[in-house]
Amino acid sequence: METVVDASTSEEANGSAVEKKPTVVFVLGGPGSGKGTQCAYIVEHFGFSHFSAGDLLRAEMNSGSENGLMIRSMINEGKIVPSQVTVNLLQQAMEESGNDKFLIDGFPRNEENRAAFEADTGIEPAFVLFFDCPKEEMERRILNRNQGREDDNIETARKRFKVFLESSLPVVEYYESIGKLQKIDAARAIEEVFESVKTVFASINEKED
Ligand SMILES: Nc1ncnc2c1ncn2[C@@H]1O[C@H](COP(=O)(O)OP(=O)(O)O)[C@@H](O)[C@H]1O
Ligand SMILES: O=c1ccn([C@@H]2O[C@H](COP(=O)(O)OP(=O)(O)O)[C@@H](O)[C@H]2O)c(=O)[nH]1
Ligand SMILES: [Mg+2]
Repeated sequence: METVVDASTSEEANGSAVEKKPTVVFVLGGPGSGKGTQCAYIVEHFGFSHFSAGDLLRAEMNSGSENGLMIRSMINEGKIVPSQVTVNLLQQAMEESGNDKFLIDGFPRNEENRAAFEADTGIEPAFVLFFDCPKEEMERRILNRNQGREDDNIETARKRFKVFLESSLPVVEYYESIGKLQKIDAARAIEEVFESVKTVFASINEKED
């Protein structure tokens, strides 16, 4: 018994039991800027697993969990759900995926989200994609989205834009200040936006090779 314990301890001490941290790319941008649309293309071309924080929260809300009602009221007011709830859902999704390359879409939405993810997972993003889009265009896209989302109405959309400007843009600016931001003009056709996205991922792959 003792020898088994000793063996595992020495394995950790010489580093062989230490796992490599996964690669995480945060995908940010205002509501309707095209995050989900572009992530689907990135998955096809670059082998990432895609987790939309909003989709995970909506699934949790519909699962009948004890947080369901709280999540629904936050989403319908365009407010940001407490970090611990979202970080737990993201961590669980990453663990269950079996992958080690993740696109995390629509998160972190504020400084508290950012700090909580880093503290709980120990992961910092490799880089951050930011889809830059004028408000009028985002509004048009949201009102035409037709996915039956309760928050895709003009009143909630305006609240979401306000939260984006006040709470999420500072996170974008933080990543810009540390040189991790990849800003993309999202006010173009889907295929044109993806051409720019591809360039970013291709240049990162080259650096890793
Ligand atoms: N470049 C684009 N041009 C026009 N419509 C777009 C573009 N990208 C996405 N859309 C559409 O706009 C809506 C919002 O896109 P989505 O990817 O869900 O954005 P987000 O996840 O940032 O809210 C969807 O109906 C989508 O089909
Ligand atoms: O990390 C997150 C992501 C989403 N949301 C909530 O979920 C809503 C919808 O987010 P989603 O990313 O799906 O919207 P999108 O930006 O794609 O329109 C937001 O307005 C917030 O209320 C949140 O609280 N924390
Ligand atoms: Mg989305």
